[in-house]
Amino acid sequence: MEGVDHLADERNKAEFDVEEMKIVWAGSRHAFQVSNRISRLVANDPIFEKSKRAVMSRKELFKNTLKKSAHAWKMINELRLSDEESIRFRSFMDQPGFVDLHWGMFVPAIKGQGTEEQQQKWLPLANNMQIIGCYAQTELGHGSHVQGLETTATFDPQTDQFIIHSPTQTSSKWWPGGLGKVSTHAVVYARLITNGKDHGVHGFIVQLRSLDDHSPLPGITVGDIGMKFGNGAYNSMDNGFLKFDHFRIPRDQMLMRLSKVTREGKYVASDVPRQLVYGTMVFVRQSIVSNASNALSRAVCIATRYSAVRRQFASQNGGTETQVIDYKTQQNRLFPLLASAYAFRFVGEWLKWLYTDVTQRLEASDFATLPEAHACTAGLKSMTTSATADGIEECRKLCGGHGYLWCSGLPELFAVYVPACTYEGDNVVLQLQVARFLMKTVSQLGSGKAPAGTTEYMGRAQHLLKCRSSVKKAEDWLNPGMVLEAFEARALRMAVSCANNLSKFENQEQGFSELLADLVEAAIAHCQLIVVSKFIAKIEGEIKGKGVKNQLKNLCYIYALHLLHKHLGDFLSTDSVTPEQASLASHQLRSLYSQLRPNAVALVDAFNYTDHYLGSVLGRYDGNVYPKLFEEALKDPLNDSVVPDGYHEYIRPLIKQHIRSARL
Ligand SMILES: CCCCCCCC/C=C\CCC/C=C/C(=O)SCCNC(=O)CCNC(=O)[C@H](O)C(C)(C)COP(=O)(O)OP(=O)(O)OC[C@H]1O[C@@H](n2cnc3c(N)ncnc32)[C@H](O)[C@@H]1OP(=O)(O)O
Ligand SMILES: Cc1cc2nc3c(=O)[nH]c(=O)nc-3n(C[C@H](O)[C@H](O)[C@H](O)COP(=O)(O)OP(=O)(O)OC[C@H]3O[C@@H](n4cnc5c(N)ncnc54)[C@H](O)[C@@H]3O)c2cc1C
Repeated sequence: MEGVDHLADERNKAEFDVEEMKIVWAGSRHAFQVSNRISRLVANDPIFEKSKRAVMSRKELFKNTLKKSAHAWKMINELRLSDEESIRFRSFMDQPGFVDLHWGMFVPAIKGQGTEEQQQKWLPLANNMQIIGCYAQTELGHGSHVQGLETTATFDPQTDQFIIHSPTQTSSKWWPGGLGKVSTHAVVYARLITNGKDHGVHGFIVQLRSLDDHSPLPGITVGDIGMKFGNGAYNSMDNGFLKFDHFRIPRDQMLMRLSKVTREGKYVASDVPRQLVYGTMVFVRQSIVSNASNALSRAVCIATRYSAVRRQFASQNGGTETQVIDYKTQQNRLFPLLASAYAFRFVGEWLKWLYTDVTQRLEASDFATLPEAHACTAGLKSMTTSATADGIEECRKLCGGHGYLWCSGLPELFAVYVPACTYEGDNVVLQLQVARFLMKTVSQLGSGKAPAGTTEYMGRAQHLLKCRSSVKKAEDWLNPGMVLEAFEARALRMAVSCANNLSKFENQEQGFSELLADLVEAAIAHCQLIVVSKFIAKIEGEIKGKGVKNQLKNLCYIYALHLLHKHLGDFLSTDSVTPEQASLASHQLRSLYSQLRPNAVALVDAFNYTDHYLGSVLGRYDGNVYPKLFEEALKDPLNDSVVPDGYHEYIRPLIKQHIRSARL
């Protein structure tokens, strides 16, 4: 029934102030107000309609993305939206496109790696979209191994230019978003060669296309790399290929904040770590963690509302059928995902703080916290995107058959989201960076250098290596100190075990290769500890609103205890908990599920998503699922006619043949 709230009973059960929880979720009252206003602005504009994406051809979809991006830019200017509002606007538009890379990587690369003069020249052009840029790093032959890139930038002192060249097929740039059909410029990563010497990979601003007619400049071959996973989905993005044939750019288009090439061709390295050339990736990895909570919360919102609407099997007394959300199996799969969405939100907030802090330190030439910032951004990007991709797929299954329908919103969400496990660094490759950092930290224990930040717990190795958990009853698992100690002991013991095994190898690099799988597991344990500890820090802080803190506590312990359950092998094999304590944790988890159950729908309402942004018939705010499923089905182009195209060519002859042979 139109206008009826089918989820009203669920909403009435809530034991907390949903409006206050919306503010906690958004991060502040101001952030909530911005999100709330901008999401409705986008939702009410027919240009941003998105339900037909799956049935569009690639060309239609791409043109539709251009149209939406142009309209968004017009609105952003007409309404004089701030940077914060513009970012929200693009995010609620919810259609991947070249603008993501322009604002998300091209502009940050110039800001992070360009000199003052370079910023003054290029940023106004980029900020006004008089030029459109992308981030061209990955090549056909190398993505993860950045130092293996083959594109060259050779300085020619006679003309004061760099010659950008793709010497092999594998050196072609391959994957950059926005490159295929739109970008006029790119930040291109290439090996810098001066006086015959290779100085490694550096960034260069390169114009690719004419600003008059958009044709590629002479010496440049560029195009789209073709269809990607899923119909619609990420195919709105023009990921591209790019080949250079001795293409010349002026010397001042090398991004020279970190190192310079003089007019004479002398390479001058500054005293900052060369890894800062990877700074844009660190920035984006940090954003991807916040983004994980958006994607997971969307899926969880859909699965939770639908699980409250959906009924299967009569209860024993033959009354109304059971809401599937009341099955303990459904809760055991769904509620940890709901808790994870909140957990990733809070760790994302903290990571943003860490990133801002390290950026300020770098500006003051303090590089001490750079390795930790790299390890945290890499590890948390990896951990949260893997969990989110798996979580979206689990939400699809939680919605049964209807979850597989495009209009559930889940297939498209999954198809768009899953490459996050690969882009900005393959998730395994990134965890290995964390593992290196951990091995280094363990090797320095006892050297007098106390570990700080997220490895501070390793400084308490003497205690953590031999302590026994003091959990005696199920409620002890609601004690933050006991939960943290179990996670710290597990993470430290796994790292130390890897370090001990490594020390048995004469050649450390060979040992590292042999132990890769164990090292990744140790890195994941460390990252999970970070997320748990940041969630605990959140619930220990000031939180306003009736019942809000209580809900967050439940979510925090569900998050921690479900991880304990999922990785029980780690906890038991490191003696961080006993089998009896693990069983008490499961008992506590069941009790927490029961406490969460009446609040489940309100907890997803707190995400404050519009039906437009959710894009799901199953996750509609009003829960009016069944009539709307019919409406959507009838909109399918196959239902434009009762008898399908092709009937006369392919169906009728078969049937006629059958009738003829039956008569014989
Ligand atoms: C407004 C924002 C919007 C954002 C919205 C988010 C959604 C975005 C949606 C879509 C966007 C998709 C766009 C995708 C773009 C891309 O994919 S761009 C390409 C990304 N490519 C990668 O991530 C490549 C991965 N590889 C690497 O990062 C590295 O090369 C490496 C694997 C880390 C290499 O390691 P290796 O040790 O071999 O390399 P070296 O160069 O020799 O480094 C040695 C030491 O340096 C340390 N290190 C490495 N990286 C960093 C870093 N980034 N910062 C600091 N330090 C670093 C490394 O640990 C070594 O340290 P050690 O000597 O002490 O051991
Ligand atoms: C949708 C999408 C958008 C992208 N956008 C951009 C962009 O805008 N700009 C850009 O420059 N790039 C972009 N990329 C490229 C992306 O950054 C790379 O694909 C990514 O970094 C992974 O590198 P790769 O493809 O070389 O994977 P590979 O490194 O070839 O990985 C293949 C397999 O090998 C494993 N592996 C690799 N090295 C190791 C190791 N040392 N130890 C153990 N296992 C290893 C990996 O775990 C993986 O299982 C994009 C990619 C995608 C999918």
